[in-house]
Amino acid sequence: MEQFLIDNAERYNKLVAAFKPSTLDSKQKSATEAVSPDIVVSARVRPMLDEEVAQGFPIGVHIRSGTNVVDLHELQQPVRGLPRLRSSEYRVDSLYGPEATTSQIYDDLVKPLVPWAWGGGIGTMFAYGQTSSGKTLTVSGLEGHVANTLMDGSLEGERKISVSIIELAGQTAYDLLNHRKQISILEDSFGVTQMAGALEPQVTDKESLLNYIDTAAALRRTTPTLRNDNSSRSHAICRMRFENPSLSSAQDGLLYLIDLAGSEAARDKVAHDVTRMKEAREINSSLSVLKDCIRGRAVADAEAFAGKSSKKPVYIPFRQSTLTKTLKHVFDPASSRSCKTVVVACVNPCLADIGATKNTLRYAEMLRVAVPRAKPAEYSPSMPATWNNEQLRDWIRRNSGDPAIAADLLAPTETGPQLLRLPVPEFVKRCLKTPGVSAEQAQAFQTKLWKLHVDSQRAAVSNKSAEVATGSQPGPSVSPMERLNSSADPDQDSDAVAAIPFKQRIRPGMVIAWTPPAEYAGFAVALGGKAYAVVMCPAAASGPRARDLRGQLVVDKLATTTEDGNGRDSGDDDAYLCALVTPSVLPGSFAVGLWQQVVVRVAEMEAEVLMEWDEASRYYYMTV
Ligand SMILES: Nc1ncnc2c1ncn2[C@@H]1O[C@H](COP(=O)(O)OP(=O)(O)OP(=O)(O)O)[C@@H](O)[C@H]1O
Repeated sequence: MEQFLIDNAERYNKLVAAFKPSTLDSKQKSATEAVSPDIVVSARVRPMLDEEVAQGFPIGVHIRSGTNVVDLHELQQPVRGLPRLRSSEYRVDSLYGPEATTSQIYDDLVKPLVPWAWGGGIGTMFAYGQTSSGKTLTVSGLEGHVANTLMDGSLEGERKISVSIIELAGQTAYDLLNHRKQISILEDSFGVTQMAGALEPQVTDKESLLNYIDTAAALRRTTPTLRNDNSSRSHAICRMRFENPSLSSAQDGLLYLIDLAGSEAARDKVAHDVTRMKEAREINSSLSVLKDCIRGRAVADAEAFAGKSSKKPVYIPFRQSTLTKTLKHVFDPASSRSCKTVVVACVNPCLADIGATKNTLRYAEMLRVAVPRAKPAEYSPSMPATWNNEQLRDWIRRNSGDPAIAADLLAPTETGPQLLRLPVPEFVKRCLKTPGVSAEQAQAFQTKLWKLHVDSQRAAVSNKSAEVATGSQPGPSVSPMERLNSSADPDQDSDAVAAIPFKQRIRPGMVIAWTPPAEYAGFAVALGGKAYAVVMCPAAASGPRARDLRGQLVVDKLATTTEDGNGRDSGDDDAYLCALVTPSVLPGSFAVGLWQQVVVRVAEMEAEVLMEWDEASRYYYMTV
């Protein structure tokens, strides 16, 4: 076959030069539909290698200039007559030819993922393609650019950066930062996937980050194939984790750069022994599950984006391969993490490999998911998923507490669905731009928006949305029972109460923010230096047997309080027995530790914090 291609190269090139693409066909029409905004599928066609040119193979992959369409031309030998051209076309979201640089691809596709992950989202880049198509070259170049951006001081705020790099070969995982030590991919009791046993060093400068990346690349398992002497026969996952120290209740941002194992070119298979054939089968099967997962998540996101709530949840088979199990929170729609994904399909342009190239581009096309052409959802004041930018801003102005959060700063252009997808740290960061807004208020407001969204989705499922949608105010008015689910002052509606400083109206059930003194620092989980506690009773009323969580008698503590001579307005009246309120499993949720009691002096109290009980999740959430 290869000889046939070389012998007919001249005729092939003439036929390609005479090729005229058909005018607007069905594929082009479908391409005019909006595709999922959170996944970009691109293709990079590498140059012909010297040996491919030297052997006389023609180029089989042709980019249609000024479009994102690529034409593949195969040469076929009919039973009678001269060889004929068989052409097929593929469309992606962005296309890079042999002259494109990795730096250009980085700027267009991967650079936007960095601030996204830095802000608390999940950014993932996959390089996919057949053996020797340029995946490793692309990913290693992109890793270098990411290291630059992370360390050049252009990203706002402080983050602790940790890196882990692992390799997946078949069902087995190895730590590339620890001499290929075998590790386990496990789901913990909260359903979170852990790379158990993998090292995750913290990095503070570009050089050490690049050193880790180089160490891992050198350890990557390599076995020669006919196509590429350094062919990678495993998936390599580089994960960078960004922890925001000033918002420790928020989930960490994650950036994944994934160099997938090469999907085998058919003509290599002749040289395979049984082990290599098994390896190739495993790789192809994990790539197939990966495709189903990427597509599944894109379908789920596209439906959510279009304001469609599907009755049948999209099935995403992430447990079917170690690769997708490792990336569970990228695919699991139940994880509620905001994800952006970029796929770079790497393409070998040589006519001899056109069969595998066709598979690569077909795979890429299948990852493109059109947003369903649903009628624009009808506006409902109780359904954030139906709000346009103006309606969203209006809601922010009326519901964000005191001081009101500046809608222009929080949602300059976003619609309701877009703001819902914003990672929590980014949401909070935008809120804090309004003078006088505290981190608690911002966090509570984010929770309020999400709670409204979740409630509206539940109501939609049980066909109750129509009743709610008729009012002009967001949601029904608060019933006396609902009022009991909130820690707010029972007289909260009276203007007189709002005017009284919280320290002068302390009562059992009030939740306060306080900076724990050294003696409690080990027990109270402080968020940005502050902890929360719910007031139970004046410490003096707790009786002679009450002890705090350190085992100290409260009466003894009160005696020390009065004697401290710190110039505070000390005395029995200014200390309260409180129970700790600590962050819990679900993002933004809190639990009350009734047995974790602390004595909090009024002088240490900083603010009243409003909390609400959510029956469905059985946790408390901050509110405004
Ligand atoms: N854009 C490019 N420009 C120049 N050379 C390239 C380009 N992309 C790839 N190459 C060359 O092609 C060869 C194969 O590239 P690479 O090792 O990155 O492929 P791969 O897809 O990772 O292969 P495998 O899956 O077998 O590991 C290398 O010699 C590389 O230098």
